Amino acid sequence: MRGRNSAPSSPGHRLGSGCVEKLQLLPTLCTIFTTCVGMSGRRIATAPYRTPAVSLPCTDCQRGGGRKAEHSGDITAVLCFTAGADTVSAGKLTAGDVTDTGIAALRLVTRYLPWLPGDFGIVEDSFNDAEVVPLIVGRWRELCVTAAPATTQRLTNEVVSLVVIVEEKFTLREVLVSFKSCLVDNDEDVIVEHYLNGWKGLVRFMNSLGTIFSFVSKDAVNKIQIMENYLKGENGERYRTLQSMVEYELSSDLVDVTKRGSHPESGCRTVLRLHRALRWLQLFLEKLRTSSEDSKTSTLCSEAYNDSLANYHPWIIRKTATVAFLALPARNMFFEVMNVGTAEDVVDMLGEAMPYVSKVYDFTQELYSQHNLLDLP
Ligand SMILES: CCCCCCCCCCCCC/C=C/[C@@H](O)[C@H](COP(=O)(O)O)NC(=O)CCCCCCCCCCCCCCC
Repeated sequence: MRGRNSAPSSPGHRLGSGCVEKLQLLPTLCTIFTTCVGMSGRRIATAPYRTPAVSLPCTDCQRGGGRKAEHSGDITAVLCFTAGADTVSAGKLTAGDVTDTGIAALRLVTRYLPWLPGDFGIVEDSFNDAEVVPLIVGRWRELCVTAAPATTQRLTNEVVSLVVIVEEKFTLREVLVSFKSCLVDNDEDVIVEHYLNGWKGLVRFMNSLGTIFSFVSKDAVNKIQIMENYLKGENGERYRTLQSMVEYELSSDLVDVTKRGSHPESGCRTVLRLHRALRWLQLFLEKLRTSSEDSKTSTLCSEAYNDSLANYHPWIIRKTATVAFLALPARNMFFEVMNVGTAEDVVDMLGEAMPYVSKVYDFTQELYSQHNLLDLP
């Protein structure tokens, strides 16, 4: 992380669900425009109100600034730089520019939105032809700042509009259903980017259960990162789907097949680890779905683990995992954290989402089996 902000997280500032905040900042003129559009009707920023400048609709939600607003966690902030005389074209942008943008964004956020809960900092800068994405992410309640398309932005001293969208509280439904978007070509292939998004959501959910699972989330995040680096790399197109990744890595001799050697972090072996964990998830969710009110989540989790992932883990990891499971909240509390609704709603949601998770699992299993990749070291 580049910048950090330890904004105090006061419960009094917890944000209502579905609340939409728009904050317009004109730094050069020292004018601040704020508009709060909240379902809760609660004003959460204190800057003077003025009609907001036009911001580009997000292609995903139509609710705010940049093209690639990521709606993870509770909060999405979209930083838009409106067009100015010195509009910088995407071609001229450098990583440094992007970083500066991100830092500027962070400063604005820290200054004007001190109520944002959590620690956050700039963790990722990237851009392609169309957009700059300085991403500011916090823990659990995430803050993503996405710039408007580069062709319409100036990076310094211009009108900056910051649109903060307070998302509905994180819900596991979206995460699980996101596995649906992985599947393409009549369920005959899986898009890696969407697959990773599903995992990111799961990790976020796990993090909300407490730091006891941080050893698990660190490993998962590390593997997600490895795959994201491939996607961003010069052969990124080869990693677009699982099928194309397998074909590419095998044909280019990029996979250590019998023991770890020159390619210890191939895409194939990295996805295999996540794939095995997906089996655990599948079993666990199915147990949760069919469990009775008095079932213990720790037992369900442990059983699912023993029937899947544990077979690939050494003794010390198995023991650590088993102890960590004991810290899982009781079933009703666990359902609450999922934020899906009543217990019946959770069961319905699982019934709806599970087939997608299963399809992704089955496809990957078949693909790996065809290429003898199920035992990659
Ligand atoms: C809800 C509780 C979450 C409990 C998580 C259960 C899974 C327990 C897995 C324990 C993994 C321990 C960490 C270390 C793993 C690595 O040694 C091992 C091998 O990697 P290597 O070959 O590179 O060395 N890595 C792995 O097997 C990959 C593990 C990835 C685990 C991802 C788990 C994400 C869990 C998401 C939870 C979401 C729960 C949603 C339920 C409603």
